[in-house]
Amino acid sequence: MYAMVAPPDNDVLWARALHVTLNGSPALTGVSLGVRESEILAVGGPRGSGKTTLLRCLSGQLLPHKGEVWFNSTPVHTMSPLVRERLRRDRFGWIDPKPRLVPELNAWENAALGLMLRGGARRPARTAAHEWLERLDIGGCARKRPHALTQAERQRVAIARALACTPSVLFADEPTAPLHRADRAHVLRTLTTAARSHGITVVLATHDADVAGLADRTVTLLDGRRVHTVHLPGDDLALAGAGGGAETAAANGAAEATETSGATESTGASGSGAGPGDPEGSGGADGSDTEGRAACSLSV
Ligand SMILES: Nc1ncnc2c1ncn2[C@@H]1O[C@H](COP(=O)(O)OP(=O)(O)OP(=O)(O)O)[C@@H](O)[C@H]1O
Repeated sequence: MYAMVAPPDNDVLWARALHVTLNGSPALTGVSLGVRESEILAVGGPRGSGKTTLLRCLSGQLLPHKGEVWFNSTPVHTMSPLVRERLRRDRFGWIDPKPRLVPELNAWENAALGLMLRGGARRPARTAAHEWLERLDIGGCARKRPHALTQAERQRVAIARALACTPSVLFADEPTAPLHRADRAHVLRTLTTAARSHGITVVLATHDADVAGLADRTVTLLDGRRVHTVHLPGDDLALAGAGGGAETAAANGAAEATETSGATESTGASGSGAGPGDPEGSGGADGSDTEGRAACSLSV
């Protein structure tokens, strides 16, 4: 057992040694991670590797069985359910792989829902909803109900709803899954451009290398652990092998020095996970990062 140590100041989200078991099977086994303010972080990995579970833990939807999650230096894992709900409502946004809209409400009402749930007035919420629908190229659908929209249009409404709230952190779980390939790039560019211009931090689960290419950084999961990645042009994210050695890039600075814009990231608990005050060393928890620099030097 270790004492709680507050995370580094420049991390808006910080998780240490997350362990989650679902129906008796391990879904996350010692994942540590830091997400910086206004960063777009892609979480890659094959199906079933733990991406959704990690996003659910980071967003306070799911409490880890072991480990810590901090938002802006406040522990989320020890919050009461009510406080966590408020945090999710007021500061976080969420986009599912499949759009979940209220069937009785039209597109703009759905897009305005988050703002109104936060207590916003109807008129400004409607204006913001219309603006976001326009930006996502579905302004003409504003008065249609979900049943009259295509799946791609519904997903754009769900994205508009998430962005309209300008959350501190937007969690997007395979947000372009229901879209055609050509549509994906456009929607993602809109999403990432909007996030950058509004200073929204984005944590984006994906197994699509094109999607990851729009991010500032990618971390990759395999079987509930973080692994080294190599990014080859035209390839999906290639796994360069699970980390298994001792942590060497323990300090934040050391880990950050290995990263380049848009490149895949070194692994393990590094990121911001093993600050100087971390008695366990997040890498120790998941037995990871040994070759941050090597991993990055393999990136192109
Ligand atoms: N509700 C659940 N009950 C039992 N096991 C679950 C549940 N949800 C996820 N799992 C298991 O936990 C592991 C991680 O799943 P998770 O959905 O987080 O992975 P993922 O990387 O998001 O996959 P995908 O790309 O398919 O969404 C998998 O082995 C999965 O089968």
